[in-house]
Amino acid sequence: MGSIAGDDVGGGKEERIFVSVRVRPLNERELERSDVSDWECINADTIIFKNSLPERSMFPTAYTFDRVFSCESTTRQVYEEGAKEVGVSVLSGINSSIFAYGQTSSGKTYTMNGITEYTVSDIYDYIQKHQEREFILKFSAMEIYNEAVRDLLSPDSAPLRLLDDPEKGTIVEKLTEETLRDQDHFRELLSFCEDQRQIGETSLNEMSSRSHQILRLAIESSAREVSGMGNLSTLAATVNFVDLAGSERASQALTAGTRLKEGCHINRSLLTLGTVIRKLSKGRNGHIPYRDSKLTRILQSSLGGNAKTAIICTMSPARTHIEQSRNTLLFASCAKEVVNNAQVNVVMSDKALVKHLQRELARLESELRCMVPTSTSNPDALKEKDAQIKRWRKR
Ligand SMILES: Nc1ncnc2c1ncn2[C@@H]1O[C@H](COP(=O)(O)OP(=O)(O)OP(=O)(O)O)[C@@H](O)[C@H]1O
Repeated sequence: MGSIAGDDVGGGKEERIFVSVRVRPLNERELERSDVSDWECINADTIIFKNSLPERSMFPTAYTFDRVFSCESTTRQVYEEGAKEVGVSVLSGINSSIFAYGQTSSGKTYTMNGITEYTVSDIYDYIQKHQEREFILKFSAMEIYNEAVRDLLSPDSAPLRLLDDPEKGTIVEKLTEETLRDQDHFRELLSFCEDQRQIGETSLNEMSSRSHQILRLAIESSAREVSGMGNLSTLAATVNFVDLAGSERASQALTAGTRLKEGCHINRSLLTLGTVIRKLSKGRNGHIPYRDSKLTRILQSSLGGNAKTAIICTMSPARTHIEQSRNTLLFASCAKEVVNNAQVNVVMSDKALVKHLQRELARLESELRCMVPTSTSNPDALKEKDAQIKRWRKR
């Protein structure tokens, strides 16, 4: 997984966004109206439009991505082959993001719920097997609803401000960050977030999520035993699980009033995401309008920056959704051209440095003591050794 576009550049590795497409089965509603399934995954990486429609002859019939998943594929398979490598790279100090993109009711939440669970489970498995390292996991969650950022770990729905940090990039002010005790604690927090998330009813999906959701896990790890200068460092990285709101045009999923307002904002964020992806697909030259929406500001580093990124585009196979499916595939085609430059994020932890110096001091003290004769026959030598120890202590 992870098509390499070049070698190390500026300490990082140039790598394309890993793009996969997942087709869900026809749902009850589609079956009831005898909708036709138009798409077929002919192998592991190509999806074709299998029924010829004369009025559609100008559209491509075959699309190739890093991976395509038919309606028979399980979420476990989508995870293993389409997201795992990107997700667990956070353990090696590499920032990563996994997105689900697609029209409403195409399976974004269904897919992301599984992907999040499997990634976190693999992260905890890894931690279990690497007792020689100490891990600190911090969880935060936010949603972007009507272009306002809200903390999903807080019952307070006041919008949060975005700030620009010269080192960290865009940060969300006052976003709650919970230090995780274990995997059960993570599940508890997740269920709290689900309750907080805005849900509305549209004509396409009764439980449609009208907001973009970003779940974020920050992981820091350092060696428990500091045996040399080589392992003084702490690896620090973040993984984002991004469940986007439906990508359909406002007219299709919306009725009026509130829904319409939501739709305009949803489209503004997704429109900017589309523009950013389209511009980046042609190279990093020129102005990239990250600042035009909250979504692209918050996720800037995952779009052409210091991160590994996987995008799973979900779609319905039904003919009634052909327009949306084509739009999704067009988005996916642009996304696969985007190149990121992920780096291992190493920080020198003060704690590790102090620990190392203390050990070094203890070792030198004991070395010096061994050199001192047991009798006090030479008081001058003893004084000199004591002075040496004092000098070391002062360092
Ligand atoms: N691959 C799949 N296999 C079986 N059922 C699926 C699959 N994908 C989605 N579904 C079902 O389809 C319905 C809609 O899926 P989901 O809520 O994930 O869509 P969504 O893209 O997140 O929609 P929205 O943008 O409105 O939030 C759900 O009932 C879900 O269980």
